[in-house]
Amino acid sequence: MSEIMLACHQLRQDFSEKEVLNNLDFELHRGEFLSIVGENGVGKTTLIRIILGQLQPTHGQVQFFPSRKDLSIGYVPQFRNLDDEYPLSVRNFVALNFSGFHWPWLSHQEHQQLQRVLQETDLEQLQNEPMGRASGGEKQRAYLAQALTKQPDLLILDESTASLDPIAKETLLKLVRKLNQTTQVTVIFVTHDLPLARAYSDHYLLLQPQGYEYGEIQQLQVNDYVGGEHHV
Ligand SMILES: Nc1ncnc2c1ncn2[C@@H]1O[C@H](COP(=O)(O)OP(=O)(O)OP(=O)(O)O)[C@@H](O)[C@H]1O
Repeated sequence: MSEIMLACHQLRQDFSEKEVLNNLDFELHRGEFLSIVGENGVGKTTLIRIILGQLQPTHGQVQFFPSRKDLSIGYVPQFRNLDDEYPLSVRNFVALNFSGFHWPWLSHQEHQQLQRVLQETDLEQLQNEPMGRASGGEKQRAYLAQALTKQPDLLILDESTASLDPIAKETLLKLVRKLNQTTQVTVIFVTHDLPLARAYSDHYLLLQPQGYEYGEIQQLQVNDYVGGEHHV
C-alpha cells in the first residue's frame, strides 16, 4: 500500500443539536480514490470542512503527511448553474484560480499550466466560448479545471456530480479517474450516487448515524446505506 497522506484520529464533532462522526478513525493513502457516502445529515460536509481546516473538531485530529503546508488541495463544489449572460470565456473562468491579483495577465508558466488543465479536462476546443452558454457538464469540467490549476495532491469533489445528467456524470468521473491513475492525484468523492462510487473508487467510507464503515468499494452493500438520492 502507498504512503499515508492523511489520518483522522478519533474525530467527533458536536453541534448544539447533534453529535456527528462518532470517533472516526481512517487513513487516506496517496493515489487512493475514496468515496464518502451516507444519508443526509450524517456529517460528510462536516468531515470535508475539518479536512480543509475550516472547522476545528470537538474531539480528535487530522494528521497530514508530511505536513498540511506541503499539501495542495483542490476543491470542486456541487454544480451551480451560472447566468446565461455570464461574461467570461471558459478559459478566463478557469484562469480565475491563478493569482487573482494579476489577472488577466498570466505568467508564461501559468499560461502553460492553463493549457495543460484545459487539455486534461477536454475543454481545449471550448476555451473561447462564453462560460454562460456551456452545458452543465462543461461548466462542471471548468470547475474541475479551476481546481487543477493548483496542481493538487488531493482533489475533493463535494457532491460535484449532483444535478448533472447521467452522461455528464460519467464523463466527469472518467476524467477524474484517468487523472487519478495517470498523475496519482488522491481523490475524495462525496456522493449519494452509489453506482458511480462503485464504478470509479478504490475504497468507501460510509458514515452512518451510529457509526461508520470503511472498506474496498466492492464490499459496499446497498442495504447498509439509507440515503437520499441513491439508486441502483
Ligand atoms: N455549523 C453548524 N451548526 C449546527 N449544526 C450543524 C452545523 N453544520 C452542520 N450541522 C448539522 O450537522 C449535521 C451534519 O451536517 P453535514 O452538512 O455535515 O451533513 P451531510 O452528511 O453533508 O448532509 P447532506 O448529505 O445533506 O449534504 C446536520 O444535522 C447539520 O444540520
